[in-house]
Amino acid sequence: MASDTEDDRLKKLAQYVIEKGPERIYYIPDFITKGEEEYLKDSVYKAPKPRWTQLQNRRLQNWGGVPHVKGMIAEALPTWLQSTVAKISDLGVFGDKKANHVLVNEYLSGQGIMPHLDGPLFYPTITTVNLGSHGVLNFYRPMEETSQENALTEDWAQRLEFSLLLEPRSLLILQETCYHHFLHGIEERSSDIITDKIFNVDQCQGVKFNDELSRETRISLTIRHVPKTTKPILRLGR
Ligand SMILES: O=C(O)CCC(=O)C(=O)O
Ligand SMILES: [Fe+2]
Repeated sequence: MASDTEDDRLKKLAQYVIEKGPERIYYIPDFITKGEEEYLKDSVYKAPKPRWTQLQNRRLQNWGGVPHVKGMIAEALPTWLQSTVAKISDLGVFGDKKANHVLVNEYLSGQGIMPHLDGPLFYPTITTVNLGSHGVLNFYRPMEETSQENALTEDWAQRLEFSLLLEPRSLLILQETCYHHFLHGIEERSSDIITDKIFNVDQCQGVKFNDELSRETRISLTIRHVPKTTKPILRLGR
């Protein structure tokens, strides 16, 4: 709740820490209801077509403005995102700030995202709401920790440190080492096998080792805070 002190908020979150992983991972199953999930999915697909950007292996919608080194020209988030975003901000995971940016990613079965870091334009907390299908997020060691030989071949499998299973309606929160150090990505596969590399299996419903989960269309909402914002410059009289 918004009136909680920072201490209260951290205590509430503490029950969701994934202790097995590096600092700092919180995984909250069923963060939203099935009704909220349907509403968010419907709203994503109701957005005007030009809102979509088609990439090679996924498509996305950007809400809140375009993050930029010189500052993001902030735009109000659409109404349909506001209560979910407020619920996440109220967890206190952006310090005393609120999330002001949402990236919607749609992955068809077989699609994914290359390993990457989210970089310096965001407050170093990533929160992700999962809709529609499970996903498996992989975490990779950065280049300098791998041998020269591996670095040259860019062998992602060699650099895999651990993974997380993201169930529909769950919320994932990444901070600290998981924000700054390990790269994250999603493999382009149409199914995932539950192995001991998945560190949050105990927190997931009805899955056991060696299960194979087939992927359907997954939508993720990556909800973050962009600290640097600017107002649009009005050029009057031109
Ligand atoms: O879809 C996801 O869970 C990951 C998205 C992501 O890493 C990003 O948008 O930066
Ligand atoms: Fe990312």
